[in-house]
Amino acid sequence: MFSTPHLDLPALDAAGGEVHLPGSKSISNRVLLLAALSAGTTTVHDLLASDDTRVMLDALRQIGCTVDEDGGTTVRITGLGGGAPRSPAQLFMGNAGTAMRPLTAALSLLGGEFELSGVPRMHERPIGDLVDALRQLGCQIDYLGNDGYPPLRIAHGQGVPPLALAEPIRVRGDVSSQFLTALLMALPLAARTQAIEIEVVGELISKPYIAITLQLLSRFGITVTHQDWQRFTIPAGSQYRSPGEIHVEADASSASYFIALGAIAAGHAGVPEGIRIHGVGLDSIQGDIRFVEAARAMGAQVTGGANWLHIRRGEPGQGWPLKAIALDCNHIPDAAMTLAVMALYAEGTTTLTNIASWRVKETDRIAAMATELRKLGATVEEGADFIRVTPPAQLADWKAASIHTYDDHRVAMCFSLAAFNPAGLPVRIEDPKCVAKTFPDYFEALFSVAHAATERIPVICIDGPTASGKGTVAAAVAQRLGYRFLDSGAMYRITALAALRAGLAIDATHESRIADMAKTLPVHFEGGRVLLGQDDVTEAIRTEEAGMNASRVSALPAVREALVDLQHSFRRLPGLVADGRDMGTVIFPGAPLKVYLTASAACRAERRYKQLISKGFSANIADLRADLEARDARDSSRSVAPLKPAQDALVLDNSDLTIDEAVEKVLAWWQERQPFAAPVAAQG
Ligand SMILES: Nc1ncnc2c1ncn2[C@@H]1O[C@H](COP(=O)(O)OP(=O)(O)OP(=O)(O)O)[C@@H](O)[C@H]1O
Ligand SMILES: Nc1ccn([C@@H]2O[C@H](COP(=O)(O)O)[C@@H](O)[C@H]2O)c(=O)n1
Repeated sequence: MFSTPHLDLPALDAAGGEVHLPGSKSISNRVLLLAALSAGTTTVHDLLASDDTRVMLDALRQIGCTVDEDGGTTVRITGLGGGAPRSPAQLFMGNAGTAMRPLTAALSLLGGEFELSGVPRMHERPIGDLVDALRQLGCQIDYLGNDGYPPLRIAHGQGVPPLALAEPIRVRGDVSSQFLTALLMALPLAARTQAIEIEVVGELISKPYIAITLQLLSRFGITVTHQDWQRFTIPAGSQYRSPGEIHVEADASSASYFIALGAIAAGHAGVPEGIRIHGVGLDSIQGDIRFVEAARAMGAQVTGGANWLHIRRGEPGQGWPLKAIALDCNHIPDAAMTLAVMALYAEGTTTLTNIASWRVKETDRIAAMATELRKLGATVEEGADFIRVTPPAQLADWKAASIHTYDDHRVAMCFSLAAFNPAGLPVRIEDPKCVAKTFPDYFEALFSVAHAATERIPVICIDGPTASGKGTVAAAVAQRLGYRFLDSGAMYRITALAALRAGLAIDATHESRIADMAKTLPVHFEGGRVLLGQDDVTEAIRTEEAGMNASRVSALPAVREALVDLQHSFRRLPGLVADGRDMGTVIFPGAPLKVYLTASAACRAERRYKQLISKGFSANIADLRADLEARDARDSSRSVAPLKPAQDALVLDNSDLTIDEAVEKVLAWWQERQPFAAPVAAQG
């Protein structure tokens, strides 16, 4: 997951390949609660690992369920099975509506004292209609903040009060379908001896989510019938029964980003045509699978099976550019946000209606989408329950935008698609970690299939003499930007080590054999460790002797040539920070930022001394200084790629700077080169 303050996406121009999507959030949290209400143990496979499922799992543990996690996507829940939950308990629900609403209803019918709260935005998301329905039944629920909103307290410390079940329980269905889902999952607990009726007041929105609820209830032994989605009957004798094992489908809403990607991105040589999605397909029980119909209407070519989809962009004039649509999106409220971004690639104006529920989601999504689409240059009209998007009229009208994401995972994910803009502009996604709510590795998945022209993938080069702090500063800059990191010196250190282990002296007579070896080095970088074949050489290549050997091997022109492709292969999305001696002069001469990092020899010798001592090596400052000056002299005087600042490099003498100051300086130089305004503090 990218936990950087922002993630800059270079202009993307093509895509192709396969993605495996994480489990559906809606199904995951429903299954967890149903397993918790059942007797026995349920093994849940392919569970979504995200913020929203985390709060649900934590809450279930707190109320007394046994939750065994395998560290992957399988979780075993041993449910309460009619027993009383552990109480009192204070439950934190984050911003997970799929946890807050159903748990409020279920805990009300289980008995006990509970306080349920969440993040500030959760306290702005309505729950009054559900609480009204539960109070109608006789439940004692108090608001702890504003009436109608969390946080709230369920005050059933003396047990569940007698419930008024004779009359149908009335609940509004036109604000959020989660209220009805919550009642449907909780009321079987009270339907042992009598049937219970629920009557929906107002037009039920998001019926597909109710369909998921009914499907999952039936997997746990409860068959709910309904009349025209307005009146629901939970039969007498209802009792939750664990299915033993259950698999969670991949998330159809998450699929929408990759369906859209397939619809807007051209193919490119060397990768399979189109995007293939695994884990969810045309037989999905999730309503958002109908996003496929909308994407097809806009021009996407979609084929699929039970649990897979394949999407291709239409031919020019036949699906590409996309066609503008007018669509009632009541059936796909979450995935419809993706349509608003697809509209940027359509001819004409796209109108999405019946989306009032967007206003009470993670953020006011209609306002958020309108604001951010306008930043890109689109013309947007918004109303209480609709949005109308007209793309920028011509190339010059597109703008490089820094997208504010409002702590809303879907805003972040759907706006990543704006990086395919025809103007070739980068897009900044602020607070990219908000995708953790449903798809923590979304950007990794995107980068695994998206393509950018090599020259568009940014590279920051940090060259300089020995022990100037290049590696330290480069690694920190890479981390702050979410970029990859190339320690090119390690390549020479490994080559020298491999040569010596093969019995080859490091000199011109062995140049071509060492170069051949360098071309096929079995080197792997794994979580900070460096492996040469099966051998962990992380420590072995870090000694002063290894540095000196690297300096010798690096003076051999054929060896340098042999390592070029390997170094170039690090230039991958979303960007690269490379440290070495010739990053800016030879390997990435077109890099948009080149820094020559230096410090006085005395200062560098002292730093290296402290570095070695802290690792338990014995060292002597005078010897170290002599060695590093000898190394610098050899590196600067060799015939090929000598150490020197690139002509367009910015020189930074960090003798009197802290590491943080040096990092900030490089980041400031980088920011100056970006088309986005400097980041501002996050807003609501
Ligand atoms: N202001 C500073 N900037 C960077 N590094 C510093 C600074 N102050 C102290 N150091 C320390 O200097 C030591 C050498 O840094 P580093 O290994 O990053 O240098 P390098 O230039 O990559 O060296 P080499 O050329 O051997 O790869 C590290 O222990 C680092 O923490
Ligand atoms: N781009 C580079 C990087 C390194 N070298 C040589 O390798 C030696 C070790 O490098 P460290 O950065 O790990 O200390 C270095 O002294 C150089 O001789 C290089 O030539 N080009």
